Amino acid sequence: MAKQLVLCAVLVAALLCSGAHASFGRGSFPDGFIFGTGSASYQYEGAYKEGGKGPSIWDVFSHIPGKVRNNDTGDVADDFYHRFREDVKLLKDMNMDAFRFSIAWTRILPTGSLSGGINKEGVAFYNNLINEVIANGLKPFVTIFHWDTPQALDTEYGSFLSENIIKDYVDFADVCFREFGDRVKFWTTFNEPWTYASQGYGTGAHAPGRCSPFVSKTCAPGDSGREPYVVAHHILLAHAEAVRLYRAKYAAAQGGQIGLVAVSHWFVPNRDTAADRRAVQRSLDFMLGWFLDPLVRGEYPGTMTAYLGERLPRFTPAQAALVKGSYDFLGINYYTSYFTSDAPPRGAGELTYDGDVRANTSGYRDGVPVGAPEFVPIFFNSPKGIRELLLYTSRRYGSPVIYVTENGIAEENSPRIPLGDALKDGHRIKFHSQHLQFVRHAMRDGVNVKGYFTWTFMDCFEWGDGYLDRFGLIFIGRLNGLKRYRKESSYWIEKFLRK
Ligand SMILES: N=C(Cc1ccccc1)N[C@@H]1O[C@H](CO[C@@H]2OC[C@@H](O)[C@H](O)[C@H]2O)[C@@H](O)[C@H](O)[C@H]1O
Repeated sequence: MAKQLVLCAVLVAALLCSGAHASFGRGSFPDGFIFGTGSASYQYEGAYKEGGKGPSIWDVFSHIPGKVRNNDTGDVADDFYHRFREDVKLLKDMNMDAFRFSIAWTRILPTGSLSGGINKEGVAFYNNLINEVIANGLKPFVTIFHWDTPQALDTEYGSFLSENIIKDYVDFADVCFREFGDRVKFWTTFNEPWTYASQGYGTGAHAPGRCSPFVSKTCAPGDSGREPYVVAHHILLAHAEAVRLYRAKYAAAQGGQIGLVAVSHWFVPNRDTAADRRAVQRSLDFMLGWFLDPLVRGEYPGTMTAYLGERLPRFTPAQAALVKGSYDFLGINYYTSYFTSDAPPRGAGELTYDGDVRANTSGYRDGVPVGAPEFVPIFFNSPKGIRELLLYTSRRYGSPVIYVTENGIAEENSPRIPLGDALKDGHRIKFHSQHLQFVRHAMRDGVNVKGYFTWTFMDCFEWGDGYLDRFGLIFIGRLNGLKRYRKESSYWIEKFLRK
């Protein structure tokens, strides 16, 4: 009898942990909690030269041989530009509350500047998309900038390396607020400035592909120890000026909210030593605090200012006052956790953003992974990490309203995998269910989470990985006309979200 009771308890526990139990669903979250899924212009739209659109740095970068796996590009991507009506219907079928998408700067301002003219076809495309989203009962959740910087601005003055970008970005945001703000009530200014600055100017793995010559000979010559900080500083100033504009000119009439999307991993000390705990704090400061400390406190983290000296730009008192409080909510993107250990500083001649953190990260400790290894080799499936990150963010930054704006897992895109097998994504069902359970746990701990967006809606262009990774709830048949197929997870989430 006792054995049977134990067995029963174990089975119930396993079921609850798997998240597969029927009772866990929308009703497990407060009324009004927003469930959605996300996308981004360069990764989805295609039509890279259509509708009056000007070139972005990703249009140029992806065409440089060797920059993207398989030399894939976003020229066509998922052809969302032409198929968005069909695609929005899929969102409705999945019972989604919201759809997160970004606006291609060069569809609106083809030369990047207002002086180059507003492209009416681009405005019309996003008006049609927003209207289709709303007509299908969903909320548009709009990212103004998701890495596709106008090439013309990069050519003219180095784009985000110059403070000139602030005016051009704010002019772009002004057009967006004016043209779309009557229907868009959730705005985020920038997606993951950490990724844009560190990968675009530190490692050079992302557009515009700049780095120090000692980092890589294939980068555009830059300075991995200085340029990431200059770019991030200009992003923060552009963000704050756009928020000031929105609040002064639009918020009262339109009633929307505005924030910024930050990405962070969760970091666990490799050894329980003061040195490794300090390395964890530096890792969080250099990845998340780089942006949230200025937004919440009006200054960069002390671990950054103390170490970087004149390499880190400083806010004037007026700029600090402008940046501080420049958000109504925070978007948090989470993918993975790492074990983290102390590392010595790099020599004077080999300074990089990555080296400045003085931390070694690994998915393994003594051969044991921090979470189940995923198809994407740099990601480890650690659902408890999302709760830890949300608790940390809430406690350090004064219990802000948080939306989990990206969270997801990928499988391989390969012609060797039969379509039927490719649609069986039980790993994605388990991933999202378990992460949602830990989001709910964080909420019960007092974290003010108001929504959760899966990454991603449909398999899409995955930056340096090209089309190798499939993160979508919807499968894209890249070998048969980009046909859309619902994966099992799309049926799971439809049921999970049923009211
Ligand atoms: N990928 C990131 C941030 C990042 C970048 C490099 C290394 C680690 C983490 N952020 C979000 O992840 C999503 C998944 O990103 C993939 O992550 C694994 C990489 O190997 C792959 O190249 C990237 O596209 C992107 O599609 C979104 O546009 C972006 O907002």
